[in-house]
Amino acid sequence: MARYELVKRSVALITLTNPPVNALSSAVRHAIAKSMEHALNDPKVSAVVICGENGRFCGGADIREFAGPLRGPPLVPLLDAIEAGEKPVVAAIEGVALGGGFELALVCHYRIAHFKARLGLPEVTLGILPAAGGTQRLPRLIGIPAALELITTGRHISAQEALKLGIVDQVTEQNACEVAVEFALRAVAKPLSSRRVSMLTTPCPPDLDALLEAVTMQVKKKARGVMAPLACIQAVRAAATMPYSKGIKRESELMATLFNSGQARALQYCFFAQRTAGKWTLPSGAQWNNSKPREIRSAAIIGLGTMGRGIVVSLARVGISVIAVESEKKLLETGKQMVIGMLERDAKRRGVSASLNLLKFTLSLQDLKDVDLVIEAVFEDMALKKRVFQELSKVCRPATLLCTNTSGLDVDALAGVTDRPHLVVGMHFFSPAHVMKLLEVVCGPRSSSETIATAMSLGKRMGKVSVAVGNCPGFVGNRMLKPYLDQATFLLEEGATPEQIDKALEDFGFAMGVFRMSDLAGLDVGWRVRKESGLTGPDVDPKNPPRRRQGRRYCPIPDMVCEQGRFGQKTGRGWYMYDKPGGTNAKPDPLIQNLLEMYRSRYGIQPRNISDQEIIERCLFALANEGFRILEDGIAARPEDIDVIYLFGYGFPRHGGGPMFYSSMVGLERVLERLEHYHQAHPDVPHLEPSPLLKKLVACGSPPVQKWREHIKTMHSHL
Ligand SMILES: CCCCCCCCCCCCC[C@H](O)CC(=O)SCCNC(=O)CCNC(=O)[C@H](O)C(C)(C)COP(=O)(O)OP(=O)(O)OC[C@H]1O[C@@H](n2cnc3c(N)ncnc32)[C@H](O)[C@@H]1OP(=O)(O)O
Repeated sequence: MARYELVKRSVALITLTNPPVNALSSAVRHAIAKSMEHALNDPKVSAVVICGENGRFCGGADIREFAGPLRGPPLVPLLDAIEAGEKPVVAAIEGVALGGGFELALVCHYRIAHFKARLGLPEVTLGILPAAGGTQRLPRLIGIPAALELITTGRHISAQEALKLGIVDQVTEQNACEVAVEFALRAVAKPLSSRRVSMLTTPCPPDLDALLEAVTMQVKKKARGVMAPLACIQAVRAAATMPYSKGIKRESELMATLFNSGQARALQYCFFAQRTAGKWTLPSGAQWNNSKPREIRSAAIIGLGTMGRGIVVSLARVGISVIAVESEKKLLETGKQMVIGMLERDAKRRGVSASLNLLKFTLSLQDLKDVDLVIEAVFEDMALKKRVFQELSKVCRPATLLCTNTSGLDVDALAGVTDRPHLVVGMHFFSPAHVMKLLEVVCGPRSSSETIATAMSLGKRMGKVSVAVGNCPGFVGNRMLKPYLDQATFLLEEGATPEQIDKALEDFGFAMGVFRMSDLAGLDVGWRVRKESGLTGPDVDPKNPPRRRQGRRYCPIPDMVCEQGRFGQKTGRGWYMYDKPGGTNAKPDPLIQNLLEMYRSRYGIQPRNISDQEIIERCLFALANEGFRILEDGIAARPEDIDVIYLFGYGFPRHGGGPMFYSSMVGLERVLERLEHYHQAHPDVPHLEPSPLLKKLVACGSPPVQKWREHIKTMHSHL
């Protein structure tokens, strides 16, 4: 777990050896303690260098250990002892120095960083704080404002920025370990007291209270209801106002309030869920580590609407040649100008040159004959998409992969019109596609494992969090959205307002409430889907009871809103009113209030006071209930996949973990009981009827999320 060597006759080289990131597990801490003791006691040793194997200094504490009882030498006394030692210790930082890894570097008397290294204290993103002295040493080293920013955001910085801030002493393009050894030899005769960061006085700005107050406001606004950044601010205040010995106690008290919190558990779950999601697996046995993706050098995008443009940008900025196709000259020209503008802005922001030479714009599908992969992003209309796929089948070389960006249509029906159903897969991007991190890779029953592996790997290359899902209407994300949206509109009928429902969801932590989100996405999209599925429009049988369709409760209010030409932000009116078409400042609209009142009086509905608790329970438990059905149906392989989709695609708060983790945190028994309660009150809403899997899990004693898979194994999979 740590290798000890004597180099250059007098330098003890301690190499952390815990792949893949040299996390500070109990065994590593133990090995460091032993090695340091040896080095400090060996008269041959005049200096020490600490580095990490495989070009990675250290990724911090072993997060997996947080779930169990704490064992092994505690980090704080171990680090304090390194700093207090009488021989100079130099950190040789290659790769990463994060969290506890950065804190380890801070107790070394000198820090040498490789020019590609990244440093940071990302604990806040895991719902905790840097509790191995990080909140006390960093402010002493670089001052309160810079330390506050790094600790409350968890941002990683480059070696160059670390040098500017005074965190590292030297940045090198050579082997950092070798440079550190030479550095250590030169440091032998120098006094160490000024190099012990905990002994420094924190440079304190005169307006400390105002600064802390401003950062607190900022954090509260940005991360509503999230505890860790606020605790970080308090810990940094201690660094400014207390000696190290007291500050470190305060840091530890604050850590204790966070360590076992639901938020910390949720955020740490998210860290691992995100990594689990990439490890797709099919019932056939094909999976991420035994299926080789194809290399994609060239791609084509069909359709230069909002989605198509975002996809072109996502591909071009990772070096893939893209041919963009439109059906009309005017649309092509508009799309081209937009794409170029987007790429130029993106390149400027990243300080690179825009890869415009990779782009080609055309009106002819014939130009696609040699590309490796096509992504169709035309209008959401099955007949149109089928025509495109038939055409692609004729035009593209037999090995070209054909992908669809449909947000819910049958991928297998599209595969069926091609000459290569095994090379067809869904790549469901989220709007705006060059910004949103989520990609649902929709596996049809005939998609080959190589096709899926290629789509997943292309997603990763574009910087997306890719999740493999099965083929059913709406896939995972949009299928779950239906019961969630239904509950929101039923609550409107019963007496709530859009702003009340949105506030409850935003207070819960959603980036946007359901009505604000719908206004942003465009209300006409759902209206068209409802018309196509016979739920609304002139073809609906007038004998139908108005609030019942297809044998279940139906709320026609969204249709009434659309009938008034209110399609959301783009028309300046939707569930809210906006200053202008395209405006983003949502204000409650008295016309919607009137519409709701008239509607309720027309149907004799007595509005009632609805609590935030009811809003959250009905919306979120209906959402999760559909998630359980999705697991039963084998549309998602694991609850983690569903959660990742909701975290990255639908603004579910990370500190809630995602709908499935949230249910387990609330308690499956409680979720079951509340769903039963609401279903009894609304028997005509099948989405509120608890799913068999939920009942089964409760009957099995509500196992943790990571174990649910064991209870789903025998069920049929669509993946
Ligand atoms: C009342 C009770 C009171 C209790 C008080 C308790 C006090 C406890 C004392 C605590 C002392 C605090 C110490 C410290 O302040 C806390 C920390 O250090 S928390 C950890 C901070 N570090 C991070 O957040 C870094 C996380 N990792 C990353 O960001 C990335 O992994 C990376 C390092 C940038 C590398 O990225 P990639 O190359 O892309 O690789 P992956 O991300 O895919 O990771 C590969 C593999 O490694 C696993 N892994 C990564 N980091 C860790 C880690 N820190 N611990 C455990 N495992 C880690 C990752 O999951 C992958 O594994 P796989 O999924 O492939 O199995």
